[in-house]
Amino acid sequence: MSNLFEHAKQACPIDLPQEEGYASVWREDLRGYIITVPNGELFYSERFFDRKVSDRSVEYFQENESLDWKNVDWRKLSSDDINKISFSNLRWKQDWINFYGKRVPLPRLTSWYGDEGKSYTYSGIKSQPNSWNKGLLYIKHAVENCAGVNFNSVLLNWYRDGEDSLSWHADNEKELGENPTIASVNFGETRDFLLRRNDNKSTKLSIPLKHGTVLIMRGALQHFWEHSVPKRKSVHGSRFNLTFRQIGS
Ligand SMILES: O=C(O)CCC(=O)C(=O)O
Ligand SMILES: [Fe+2]
Repeated sequence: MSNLFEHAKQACPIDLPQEEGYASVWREDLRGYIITVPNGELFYSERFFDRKVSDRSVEYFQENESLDWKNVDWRKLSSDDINKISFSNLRWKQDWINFYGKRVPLPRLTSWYGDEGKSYTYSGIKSQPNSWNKGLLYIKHAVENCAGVNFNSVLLNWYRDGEDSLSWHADNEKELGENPTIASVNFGETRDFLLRRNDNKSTKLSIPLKHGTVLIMRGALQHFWEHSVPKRKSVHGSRFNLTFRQIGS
C-alpha cells in the first residue's frame, strides 16, 4: 500500500509567466496539474509512480550479467564495453551521429521498444523496435490510463550523469501524427526539462522531472515549442527517461 503522503497534492513546481495563455489546475483524480501554455498543453504528476515502483525500475533498467549495477561508474565504460554488456531486461546501445563531418557518440544511451512493424527513423537511421517486456508493459498501461490514449512505442534515454544531455528539438516527425500526445516517464536523478517557444526563444519553462514523475505533452505543442535536457554538472547519478509515443502505420 502506498502511503498517504505520496497521494497528497503536490505544489506545482513550474514557474509560469504571469501572462495570458498560461494556467495550471490541479486534478485530484489524476493527481497532477493540467498546465495550459500558449499553443499547447502539459500534464505534470510529480510522484505518479510510487517509491517502490520507481526504485525497482531503476534496478530493472540496469540489471545485467556482467557488472554489479550499484557500483559501476557507467561514464568510465567505452561504447564497445557498453555494447558487450548483456543487460537482463533492456537492450541499451550507444549510437553515433555525424556532427559537422565528425563521428561523435550521442551524449546518452538509448533503447527503442514497440509493436512489431512500427519502425522509427531517428537521427537518420531507420530502426526496428525491440519487443515489449513485462516491466515496460506495466509502465505503459499505467500511463495509458492517465493519458487516455494508447501508445505503440517507447524511446528510452539513459542519462548516465549530468554530462549527458539532449539538445533542443521538437518531437515533430511525420510518423507521430499532427498533434501527438507524448508521455514522459522519469526515474532516478532529477533533471530539468526545458521548453522554449520557437518564436521567442527567451520564454523558457523549466520543469524538474523527478524519480516517478510523469509529464504529458499534447495539443499543438510540438509545432510551437522545442524542448531539451541541458547538462547539469552537479548531477552524478543516472536518470532514465521513457517517452511513450503513438506511431502511425
Ligand atoms: O529526457 C527527456 O526528458 C526528454 C526526452 C525527449 O525529449 C525525447 O526522447 O525526444
Ligand atoms: Fe523529445
